[in-house]
Amino acid sequence: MEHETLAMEAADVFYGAAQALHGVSLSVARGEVVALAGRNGAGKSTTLKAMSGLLPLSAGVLRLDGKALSTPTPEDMNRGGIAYVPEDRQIFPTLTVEENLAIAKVVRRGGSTWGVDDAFALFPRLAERRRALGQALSGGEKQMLAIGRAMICAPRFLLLDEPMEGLAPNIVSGLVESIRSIVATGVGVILVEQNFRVPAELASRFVILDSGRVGWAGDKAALETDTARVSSLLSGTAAT
Ligand SMILES: Nc1ncnc2c1ncn2[C@@H]1O[C@H](COP(=O)(O)OP(=O)(O)OP(=O)(O)O)[C@@H](O)[C@H]1O
Repeated sequence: MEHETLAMEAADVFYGAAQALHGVSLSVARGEVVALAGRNGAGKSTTLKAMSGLLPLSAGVLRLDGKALSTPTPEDMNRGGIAYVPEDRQIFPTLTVEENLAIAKVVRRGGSTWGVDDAFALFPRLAERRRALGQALSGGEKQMLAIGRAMICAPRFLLLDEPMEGLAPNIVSGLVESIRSIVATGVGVILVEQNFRVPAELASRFVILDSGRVGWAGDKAALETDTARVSSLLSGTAAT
């Protein structure tokens, strides 16, 4: 699975005339967790949206398993095994937990055997809440539902935008364990958070965006030795 990768190379991304990403490169292999951090507005969400086909690249290229994709759509990326869990989680408020999960079966990749019960096995709390409406869920339950729903699409790569944001510490540790078990099945994860506090438990590679550019990148050993540079790039984020 090592040759199975999702990569963005030297990407420029614009919103109208405003350039949000300047030559950003980022890649993830199956079974690997890459943490992406940076201050508010650094370009983290833009990077995930570009990697899931939701925003076009003005320059640079997306590659799946080494192969360049020209103007990929979100549907192409879904078919290629990329699942994106946005920061707002996009839970349908007036559908039940079970219905929110069942909807994902519509866009499930061919050959996937993942179903609603697998999402319940990954997150037993969701099984207890199966008849609750989306709008009645706690923040942690919504995040479990968003990840469980993404897993039904049988992703090879899971892009998570600030999944731990606003969650209580005991919920965060439960999510860390769930993400660990997802990764153990061979899924590659890009984990966006404002800092590396929680991602350090999961990731083996770390990237910091600074005003739309890669400001720093390194492995765990580099993260531990390059503390001054890392904390200056992350200063101003919550609880660095
Ligand atoms: N829809 C949009 N239209 C115009 N500019 C945008 C839009 N979305 C983001 N931007 C701008 O692009 C830049 C990168 O934003 P992005 O949301 O990717 O940052 P981020 O690192 O995810 O921040 P946060 O931690 O606040 O989620 C910012 O300058 C932001 O103002």
